Amino acid sequence: MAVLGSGSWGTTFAKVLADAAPDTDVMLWSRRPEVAEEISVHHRNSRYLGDTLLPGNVSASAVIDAVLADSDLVVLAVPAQTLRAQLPAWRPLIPPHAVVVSLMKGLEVGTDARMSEVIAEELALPPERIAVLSGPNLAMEIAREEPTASVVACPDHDTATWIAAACTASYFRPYTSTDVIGVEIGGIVKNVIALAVGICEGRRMGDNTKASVITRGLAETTRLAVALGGRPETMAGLAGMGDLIATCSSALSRNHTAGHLLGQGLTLDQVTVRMNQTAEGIKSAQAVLDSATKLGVDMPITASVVAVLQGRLSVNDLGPRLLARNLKPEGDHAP
Ligand SMILES: NC(=O)c1ccc[n+]([C@@H]2O[C@H](COP(=O)([O-])OP(=O)(O)OC[C@H]3O[C@@H](n4cnc5c(N)ncnc54)[C@H](O)[C@@H]3O)[C@@H](O)[C@H]2O)c1
Ligand SMILES: O=P(O)(O)OC[C@H](O)CO
Repeated sequence: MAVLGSGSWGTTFAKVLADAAPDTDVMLWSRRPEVAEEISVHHRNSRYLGDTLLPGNVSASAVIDAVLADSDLVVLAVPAQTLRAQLPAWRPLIPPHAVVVSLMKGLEVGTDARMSEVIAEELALPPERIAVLSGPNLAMEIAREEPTASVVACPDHDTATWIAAACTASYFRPYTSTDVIGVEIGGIVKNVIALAVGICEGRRMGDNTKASVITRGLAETTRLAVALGGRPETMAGLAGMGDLIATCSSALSRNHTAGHLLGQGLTLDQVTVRMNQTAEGIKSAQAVLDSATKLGVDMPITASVVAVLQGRLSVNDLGPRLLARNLKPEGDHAP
């Protein structure tokens, strides 16, 4: 099994795969040789996972050919905006039978493409060989082996079931789904909503505000997912509501943290300097809004976050702007 990207989630997921199948070799690809060396020699990735000890069947290399050779499962865990540029070099090295799984929670800026779509376009794989995994999956908690559930989605149910079996560990329980669109959109938009919640907390607003933004955030996420062809029930599950709750509640979330810093008055440049890990919502917010605009879907929280990120809206005006909108029935599911 190959995991490309040895940041916090790629490394943690390699541990999950290795714990699920102790007799199987799991190889990580690292951009930086020193990270690969630390993983292979010391069984640690200290920059991302502190003193977490990785299983003995996890190793790493900065040489992509060695990592992809003979792999049955190829897991992708690099920042979403960097994926497309890397796939052409990987394409000829991916074994013809291998299944590719995306762990990424971003939408491509400029194309509004989901990561499974980028993979299909650049690797020319059929849908039954592309899957996504998403859910309330804060890497550090999983690295500490705290019980966690997730969702593996693939149009082919048998493939989803095979991947789920491959990543079932004593502390990690994947469910299966065929709703790739819903599972991906849940993971992408919750990052934008977590930015909004973080901003409110940074402005010292309390739990009523937080619950209101989370709940209405789920409503606008569901509108977009359904307009794109996803299923509303997916949004009520782990990849929708579950991930939204985890990300909007946790101090471990990079998106939540970035929002908090913006709410405290830091500029986006200052926040970017402080973040040493990927907060996908910062870039994906614009792509989410572009996608919604094309489909005629109203996403007021996302639009407000984009306005804050672009410096067109002050964090003080975000709440008043959302509350000044026209009144409507709560269950109004019109786009
Ligand atoms: N960390 C989590 O808790 C978590 C959980 C679920 C999903 N995700 C998603 O997984 C994806 C990866 O996130 P992460 O948390 O592992 O990020 P990270 O910031 O911890 O690590 C990113 C990794 O990608 C590498 N990288 C950065 N720029 C690159 C480039 N241009 N080319 C190649 N590699 C590059 C980095 O060196 C690093 O190894 C994101 O889409 C994120 O939303 C993260
Ligand atoms: O740290 P974040 O904000 O990227 O969130 C991590 C995971 O996606 C939570 O499920």
